[in-house]
Amino acid sequence: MSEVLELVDVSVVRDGRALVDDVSWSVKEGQRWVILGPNGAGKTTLLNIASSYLFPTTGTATILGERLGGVDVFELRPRVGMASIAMADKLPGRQSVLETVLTAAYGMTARWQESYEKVDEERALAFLDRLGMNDLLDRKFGTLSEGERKRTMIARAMMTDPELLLLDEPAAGLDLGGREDLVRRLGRLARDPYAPSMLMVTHHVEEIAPGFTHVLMLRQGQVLAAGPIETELTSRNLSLCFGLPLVVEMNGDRWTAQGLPLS
Ligand SMILES: Nc1ncnc2c1ncn2[C@@H]1O[C@H](COP(=O)(O)OP(=O)(O)OP(=O)(O)O)[C@@H](O)[C@H]1O
Repeated sequence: MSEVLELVDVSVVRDGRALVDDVSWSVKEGQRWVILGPNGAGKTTLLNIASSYLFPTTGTATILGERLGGVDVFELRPRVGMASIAMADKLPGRQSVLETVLTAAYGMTARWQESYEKVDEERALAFLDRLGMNDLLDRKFGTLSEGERKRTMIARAMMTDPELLLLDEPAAGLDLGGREDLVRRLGRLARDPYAPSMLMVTHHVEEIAPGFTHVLMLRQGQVLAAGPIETELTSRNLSLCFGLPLVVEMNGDRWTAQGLPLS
């Protein structure tokens, strides 16, 4: 199995503070990682490195075999799909859902030509169908609900046929039905052997879809635990990570966590 991401002694320092502190982490092809940690732990900063939008202050980051600093990032970026709120905010709200997904095939955020290749349109339609967006193809992106926006962003991230898919809090802001719908769709993607390797930042273990294989836990920019989900996602690790006593359990093929009552 080859590595899709390899960080060695990576730190990101801003204003004299390490946002990511001496992180070494290796993600192999086919793995699906969940990144957990409290607010400000450095999760998004790590995803920004994995997407080649941020360079480490020290240490080395190798993405899909290419070392950051020694590669043209404009060649690397189409190989990495990223779905995040920051990315969604860059997209024009007046564009249709179909155009929003289609433009990704051309490395654009906005429509710039009148006709697209038929094959690209078919791909966009197929991804939107997989994410349950069939009835909203002509809707303006800016008028979508939070859940619909998230599903459109995932379809968009898939358009370049990425080898690595990054999801930053895909279920944040969704209601219970929306979350469960997304978790089912992510579960289908995670279990698809042809789907790209995946890294997903989340705040809640309930949002981990079946099929995710590994977990990285961060605290204050440092790695607290990293490895197979079944051995590392323990009450002890989660309690250390969030700084209060927590009990994590598996219920069927889903995870739940709760704090112990105050004595
Ligand atoms: N450009 C910057 N300059 C200074 N500090 C920054 C910068 N970007 C992020 N930070 C700080 O770095 C820390 C890590 O931020 P990051 O967004 O990676 O955390 P996170 O784990 O994703 O948090 P959250 O769960 O709240 O989204 C935070 O304390 C944040 O305020």
